Amino acid sequence: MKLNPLVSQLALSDIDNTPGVAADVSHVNSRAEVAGYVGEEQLEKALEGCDLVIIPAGVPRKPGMSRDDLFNINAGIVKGLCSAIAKYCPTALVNMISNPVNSTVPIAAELFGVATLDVVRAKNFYTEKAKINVGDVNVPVVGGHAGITILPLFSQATPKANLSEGDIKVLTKRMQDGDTEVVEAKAGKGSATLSTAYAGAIFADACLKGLNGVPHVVECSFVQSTVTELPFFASKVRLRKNGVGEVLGLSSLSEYEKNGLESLKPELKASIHKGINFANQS
Ligand SMILES: NC(=O)C1=CN([C@@H]2O[C@H](COP(=O)(O)OP(=O)(O)OC[C@H]3O[C@@H](n4cnc5c(N)ncnc54)[C@H](O)[C@@H]3O)[C@@H](O)[C@H]2O)C=CC1
Ligand SMILES: O=C([O-])CC(=O)C(=O)O
Repeated sequence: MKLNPLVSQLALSDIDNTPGVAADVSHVNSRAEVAGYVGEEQLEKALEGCDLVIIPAGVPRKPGMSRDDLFNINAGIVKGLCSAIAKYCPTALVNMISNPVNSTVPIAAELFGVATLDVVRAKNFYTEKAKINVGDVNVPVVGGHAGITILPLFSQATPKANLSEGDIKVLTKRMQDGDTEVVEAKAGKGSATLSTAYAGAIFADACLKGLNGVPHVVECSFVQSTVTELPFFASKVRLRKNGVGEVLGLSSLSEYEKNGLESLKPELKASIHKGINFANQS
């Protein structure tokens, strides 16, 4: 199995210095050949024979920017890399980290948008509030990966905690703004890196398990979808040997979540079409 992330050196060096995360990464690395991206002429060598490609290439946000502001630069980078993947390892699974995920995934369609960081944040905020052990917690996060398109389904969180409607509204807002909290705290030095690397490793590991035939591997991801009327949507996805085995539905939503779902659709639709239009016109 060859895993060949086009990895940002920053993310990797951050991980190496963080004992809590190092375990996850060495787990991935033990089955992986990791190559930094060094230029167009190296792509063939880097990609040939890959089963899984992780794309974190591109610019991150600075304070005052939205993820969508990254589109003009990152869309071209992502499109070039996806064309190379189609050429050199057309059957590889592709994990798209580069933002805006809501638009970069639709550029090439059959990708996994990595929205695991939203799940990591939801688990942490829920754990803090409910005072339970994070290891046991699961919270599905659906929709997309930007602002109000991020919809945590706290009504489906396990184990169940007795959170008030007020608590859930506060946690949901914190989830939707968690990214900007980090961008502002880093004051011009980029966006979340450590937690992204952690989330990226969790998702890559799940893909590898799926590729290796491990049953019942389920993670949330932003993928091509028929769960709603939108052509792309983040929801639980069952990972199998060929990638997406099954895109799972939303189950029952609370009234608050139903409203959140309807509110996110116009923004998500516009982001998706931005990616599709870019792919079609250039
Ligand atoms: N999906 C998610 O949950 C998250 C996504 N991100 C996104 O990940 C991306 C990377 O963020 P950071 O690692 O913090 O940025 P960074 O600036 O630290 O690293 C970006 C890397 O991309 C490489 N790169 C730049 N242009 C390239 C090109 N044309 N081809 C190939 N590689 C190229 C650079 O050499 C650098 O190694 C950003 O778009 C950011 O918004 C960041 C956090 C979370
Ligand atoms: O917000 C950003 O620019 C980076 C990101 O995707 C996140 O932290 O969830």
